[in-house]
Amino acid sequence: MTGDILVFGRTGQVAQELGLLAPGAIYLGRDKADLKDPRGCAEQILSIRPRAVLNVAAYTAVDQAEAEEPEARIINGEAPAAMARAAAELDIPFLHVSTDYVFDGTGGQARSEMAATAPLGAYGRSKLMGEHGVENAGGNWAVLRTSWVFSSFGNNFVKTMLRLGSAKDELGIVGDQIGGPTPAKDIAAALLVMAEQMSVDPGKGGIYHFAGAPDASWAEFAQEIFAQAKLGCKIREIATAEYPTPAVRPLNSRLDCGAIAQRFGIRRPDWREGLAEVLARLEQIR
Ligand SMILES: NC(=O)C1=CN([C@@H]2O[C@H](COP(=O)(O)OP(=O)(O)OC[C@H]3O[C@@H](n4cnc5c(N)ncnc54)[C@H](OP(=O)(O)O)[C@@H]3O)[C@@H](O)[C@H]2O)C=CC1
Ligand SMILES: Cc1cn([C@H]2C[C@H](O)[C@@H](COP(=O)(O)OP(=O)(O)O[C@H]3O[C@@H](C)C(=O)[C@@H](O)[C@H]3O)O2)c(=O)[nH]c1=O
Ligand SMILES: [Mg+2]
Repeated sequence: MTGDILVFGRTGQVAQELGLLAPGAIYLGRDKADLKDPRGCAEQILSIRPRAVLNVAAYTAVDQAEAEEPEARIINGEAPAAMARAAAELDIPFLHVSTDYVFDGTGGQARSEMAATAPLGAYGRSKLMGEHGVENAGGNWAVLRTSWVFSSFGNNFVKTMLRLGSAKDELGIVGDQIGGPTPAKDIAAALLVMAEQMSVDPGKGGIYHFAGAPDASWAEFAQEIFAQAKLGCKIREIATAEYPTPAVRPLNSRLDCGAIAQRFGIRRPDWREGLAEVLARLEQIR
């Protein structure tokens, strides 16, 4: 795609991966576009008049959201809705990122984009509000639902495991929550491909699922992190009930990623390869 892409987010995991893949895009951090001010975000779009808008900024502190739901709803709900309306006004593609936490995680099958949503916590509710706001804005929009994002940037499960795994001999990790760990780099790449195709064919938008493969439990994810990082820390597989947290998390986060493969030719990446890349990068900067 020629011309400027406008990205909301500069410091997050996906934003920083976008920065590496699309260094020519315009990145607005909190200083230039605070999502607590949805109208200000919309005004940025209307004054910059980019070719496409990607929103990868969000309130992502799952447990903290339980105590700050009103703030999470403005950032994850109202801001993307206002951005989507501005993009619709300019008739440009608007791409937004959402989460497996919009589902309640019952059952054992992978969910399609049409499956009923029923978030278990404040973060998931705020992200679902954002999905509805984007959809209701009309125009040329897409929502990419992903899960369990990791990278060498920011905070994520991989970095938590590296920190705890080198300090402890044993860790209890939940084995009954299953999902697709997803490298932030692959999300960034998917968004760029989608934006390009959507600007040529505006009929391609909608909600799409995208996660790394194979599906795994957090305990299996941790096992692979320790194996690749050569950490001797032992993993004790525990049940969700043994690891109480303020926010309830879905047990079954499996996402059926067939539609994005069919429509955009974007396939589930093997997260174990993405993990190797992330560990190599972290090794370099250490
Ligand atoms: N992380 C995950 O596991 C998953 C994430 N997602 C979704 O993917 C998207 C990208 O997530 P990820 O890259 O991991 O996010 P991060 O948690 O790494 O980063 C969040 C980003 O949002 C910014 N932000 C937060 N509040 C505001 C605000 N009020 N105004 C402006 N910017 C703000 C942060 O800025 P600052 O540095 O200034 O705080 C930061 O750049 C989000 O929509 C998220 O909901 C979906 C599934 C899983
Ligand atoms: C640190 C730790 C976590 N856990 C569990 C808690 C939880 O169920 C799981 C993952 O913990 P985290 O806090 O990293 O996960 P969490 O922040 O809930 O991750 C989620 O973030 C949001 C933004 C999303 O959109 C989701 O897709 C998902 O990635 O691991 C253990 O069992 N043992 C431990 O020592
Ligand atoms: Mg977290």
